[in-house]
Amino acid sequence: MSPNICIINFYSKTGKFGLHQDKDESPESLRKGLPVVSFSIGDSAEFLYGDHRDIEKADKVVLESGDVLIFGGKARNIFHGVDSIVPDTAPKALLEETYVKPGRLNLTFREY
Ligand SMILES: O=C(O)CCC(=O)C(=O)O
Ligand SMILES: [Fe+2]
Repeated sequence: MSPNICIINFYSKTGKFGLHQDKDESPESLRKGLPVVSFSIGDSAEFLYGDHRDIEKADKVVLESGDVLIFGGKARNIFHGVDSIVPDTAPKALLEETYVKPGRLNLTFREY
């Protein structure tokens, strides 16, 4: 794939993102299952994912700073979202050596 979009989300310690599917890319990109490549920086996040828009049925994984999550192919249409941010879990060096604000940054690369 050749990513030509980067969406950047910033989450404060109370940030959330409801369950959704990423469907704004072109029909061809979606049909091919070209992946969303997601980088997490800063505080950890409780990330939900599943086959339904139902928080009760969703699985949860903690995404830590430096984690890269890729969802493509059959997984491209999963419902996903951020349930909560785990405050004060960012690596100390990140806060001390960069100007990044406390919280979480998520960068997703996609091909339109
Ligand atoms: O912050 C995340 O890990 C998910 C972001 C997301 O789902 C999106 O930008 O569409
Ligand atoms: Fe998304």
